[in-house]
Amino acid sequence: MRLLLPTTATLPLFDVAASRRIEARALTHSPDLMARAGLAVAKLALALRRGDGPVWIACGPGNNGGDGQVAAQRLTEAAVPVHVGHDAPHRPSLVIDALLGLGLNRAPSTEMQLSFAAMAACGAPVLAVDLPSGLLADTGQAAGGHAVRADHTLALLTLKPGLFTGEGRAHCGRLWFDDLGIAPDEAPSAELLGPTPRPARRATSHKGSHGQVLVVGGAPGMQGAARLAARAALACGAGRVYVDLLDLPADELADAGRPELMRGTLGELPQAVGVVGCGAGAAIADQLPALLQQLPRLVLDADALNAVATHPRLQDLLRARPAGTTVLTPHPLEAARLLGRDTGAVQADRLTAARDLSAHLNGCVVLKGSGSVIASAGARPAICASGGPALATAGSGDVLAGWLGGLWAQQPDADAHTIACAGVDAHGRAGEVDGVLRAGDLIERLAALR
Ligand SMILES: NC(=O)C1=CN([C@@H]2O[C@H](COP(=O)(O)OP(=O)(O)OC[C@H]3O[C@@H](n4cnc5c(N)ncnc54)[C@H](OP(=O)(O)O)[C@@H]3O)[C@@H](O)[C@H]2O)[C@@H](O)CC1
Ligand SMILES: Nc1ncnc2c1ncn2[C@@H]1O[C@H](COP(=O)(O)OP(=O)(O)O)[C@@H](O)[C@H]1O
Repeated sequence: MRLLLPTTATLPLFDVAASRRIEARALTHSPDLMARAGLAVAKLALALRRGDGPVWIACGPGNNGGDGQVAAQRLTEAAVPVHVGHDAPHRPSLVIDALLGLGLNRAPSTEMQLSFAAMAACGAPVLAVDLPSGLLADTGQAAGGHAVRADHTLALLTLKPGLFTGEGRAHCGRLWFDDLGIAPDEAPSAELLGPTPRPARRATSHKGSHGQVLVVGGAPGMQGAARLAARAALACGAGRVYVDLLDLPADELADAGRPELMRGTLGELPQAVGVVGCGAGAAIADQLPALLQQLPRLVLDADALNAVATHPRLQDLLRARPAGTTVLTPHPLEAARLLGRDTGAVQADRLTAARDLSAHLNGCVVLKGSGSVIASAGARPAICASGGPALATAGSGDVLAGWLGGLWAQQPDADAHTIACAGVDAHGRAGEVDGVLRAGDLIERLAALR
């Protein structure tokens, strides 16, 4: 058993169907899985318990409840007072939520909801077995809007995607994992991103070795967005970063606060990585056809995505680009516009939405938000568990787009999916602070990452 996050390696994720297959095969040679699961729960409970009061174990009707029952036996053997039932005892030292796990198949019953409320009200820390009850393992949504908010979750046998995306992070608390001694014997459904080292810089390299980025965006009044993206590309290590700000007078600096940044245009920079759309407004629609047809590598964000959503010709041009040459970075509302769905439908199943959008537009899609999902045709989808609410502030998405452009400039042979996975994880790690992180400070933290 181990504490999972922050993860130092990329880890396999298995959806409900895959977890069930792995479990069924494992049971043929290891019939004591539930004994192992219950023991792991009891061990963690001993470590997490606060005070001498009873451990309240709420057990459901299936095997999740079975894990809870085994944990109750083990704790009793260790002379720990235990209360098994759906109602809270007096002053519990810990709650073990073993009501519903993988078998959740409908909104929690009223009786279950009452137990959820009692857990929240009893004042003791809550340890969820495998999944917080009510959380859907494949999507990270609370079924019917009701799920336990745990302080700790001990995932068993496999890690499920819903622990890391959608509402998952908000419901799981600190994540622990015990594989019960079973090595998964099939390909993962998705992966949890681990860190990727920054591109190496040879001792003999010069600025021409590290590529060019062209940031196109920044309509009047929104130029800060494009400048943040450009600053991020520069901080990432791109050799030269140019800015094409919409409607900026010819004699004005690209960015008075960052004299390293230069003015440039598509005509002058046909090999640059394009970072297009940050603060661009509707005017970007006129520039997009040339950008989509000419730039070999493109990151499309914000208003570029909104333009694509409203202009079918831009969608055709996007689809005509070679595979692996475009990254799209929509937040859920932008993804909803591109898919013709509402935001709720996108959030209800973020993995599916990202995959659908990737197939629809022939690009690598980064569906942003808690547990960003990265999806590309032919690649296993990835989920980013790093990052947090400090990133929920204007400009952090612009920084991501610029950082992706900067990474790609330095690694011209990498495909869109590889760049997106590396950049999204780094962005999240840099964003793990208490409170709020201003976008400018996020750039400095990214630059300081190894
Ligand atoms: N087998 C093993 O060795 C191992 C098992 N493991 C453990 O088993 C767990 C999976 O067990 P599981 O498949 O029995 O499903 P589980 O989550 O207990 O729920 C099913 C029950 O809940 C009910 N129910 C469903 N939704 C409901 C609702 N909304 N409100 C109310 N009731 C609802 C459903 O009722 P039904 O649909 O049948 O009417 C059924 O009775 C897994 O998460 C892990 O903890 C692992 O430790 C590995 C080793
Ligand atoms: N609660 C959160 N947890 C993890 N990442 C978050 C959270 N809130 C925002 N982010 C990240 O911050 C960035 C916000 O991007 P976006 O919504 O486009 O902002 P903006 O357009 O203002 O720059 C995305 O990368 C998103 O994944």
